[in-house]
Amino acid sequence: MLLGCIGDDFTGSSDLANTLSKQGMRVTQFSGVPTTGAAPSVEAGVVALKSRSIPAKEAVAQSLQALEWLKAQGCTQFLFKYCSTFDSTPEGNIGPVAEALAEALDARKVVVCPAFPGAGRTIYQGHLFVHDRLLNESGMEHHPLNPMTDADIGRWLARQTAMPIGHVRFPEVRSGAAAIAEALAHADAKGARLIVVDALSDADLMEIGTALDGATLLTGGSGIAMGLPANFRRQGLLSGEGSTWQGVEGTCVVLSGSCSTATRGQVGRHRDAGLPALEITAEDAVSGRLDPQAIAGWAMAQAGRPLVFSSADPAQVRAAQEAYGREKVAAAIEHAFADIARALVAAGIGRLVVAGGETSGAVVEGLGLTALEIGPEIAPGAPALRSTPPGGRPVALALKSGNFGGPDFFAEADAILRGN
Ligand SMILES: Nc1ncnc2c1ncn2[C@@H]1O[C@H](COP(=O)(O)OP(=O)(O)O)[C@@H](O)[C@H]1O
Ligand SMILES: O=C(O)[C@@H](O)C(=O)COP(=O)(O)O
Repeated sequence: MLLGCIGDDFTGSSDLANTLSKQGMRVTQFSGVPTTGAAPSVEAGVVALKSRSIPAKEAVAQSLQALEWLKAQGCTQFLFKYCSTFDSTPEGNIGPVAEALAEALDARKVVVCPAFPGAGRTIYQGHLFVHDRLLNESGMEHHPLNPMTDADIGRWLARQTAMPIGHVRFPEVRSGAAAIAEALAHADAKGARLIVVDALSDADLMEIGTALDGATLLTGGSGIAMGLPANFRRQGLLSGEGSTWQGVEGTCVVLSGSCSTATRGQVGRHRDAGLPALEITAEDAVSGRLDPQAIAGWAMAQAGRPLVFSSADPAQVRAAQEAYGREKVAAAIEHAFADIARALVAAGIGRLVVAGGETSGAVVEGLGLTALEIGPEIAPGAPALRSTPPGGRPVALALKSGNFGGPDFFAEADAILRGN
């Protein structure tokens, strides 16, 4: 294994795996830190953690454990993947994890670059934009777990870590790899350890990638990985073999625990089309009144592509959090989706589309999936996946980040997961 990646959630990890796979690396996504070694054919390994919204100390411990495993697989370069909307709270976990990895690897000039231009996330003057809005006006200020109320990445990061923070500005980035390398060295000489780097386009990210050839540690969204496979290819280290992913026939069910704007649009499109849909309310989940077996039974009996969703608008989410507490509602709903997914797999489901990063993490962990094979791209940042639950049949999956995908994502995912 050449490149060792640590993802702070499951959809984000599949987004990264997709980027690396599209750039020609053989990638496997692991759920949690594996207990055995990786296959020798794996060129990039993505260890998907569910560490985005847990206490910072635990996120650091899990990330360091993942780092040790990746080091043992022979990796020479390490990437910490977080959300392109920099999802975190003033306590963490991006700063504490980046700091701990930098210390463990004795890494300097650690780039911080959540840009993902393909999904509208760009960084200019150190500020993160989602399309034409600053992050804190993009809808992310209403996120159920990590409301993003500041678009200044360096300032947000400085709340999370005492490690000195620097900035490489857009004019240097646009001047290309050599200028970027020089600007990073300059920031390093001034004592910066974590360095926010502006980026507006994929071309910028390719140049940043070239500048990072040989860098021990980098951090960012999936975009920061775009230029890395070319570095390994130049050194003759890639096999050039493609993916062997295959689709799966059978029933397709969509589970949506994401309350993000794009997902709510997808849920709306599904319902407007008159397709079967069943809502789980926060109250149902917290009260323990839900019957996962019955919900799975309902889904299996539907024609079409049934949807089970808890996706709700910001006012409903706020009301539920005020009534029961943020963590309690989130845990109850995630738990419910994991139980429903288990019942669906036991009933012989073929394809599962999951919307929401935390929700996807809960489902993948609930199903006991340890390694996911990366298939074709469904939408930017969302690849088809395939895995076999312990003792079960193969399942094709899509793990969709809340804000990814167009309005018809559920239908598009269903078709691609079938192998069409
Ligand atoms: N109706 C709801 N009320 C409150 N919280 C909810 C509701 N539905 C889902 N949640 C919680 O909101 C969080 C959404 O996060 P996530 O699944 O990562 O979605 P996204 O990818 O959009 O961020 C989850 O923890 C989920 O359990
Ligand atoms: O970088 C991104 O935007 C995604 O890869 C990602 O991490 C999404 O997280 P969720 O929105 O919580 O699914």
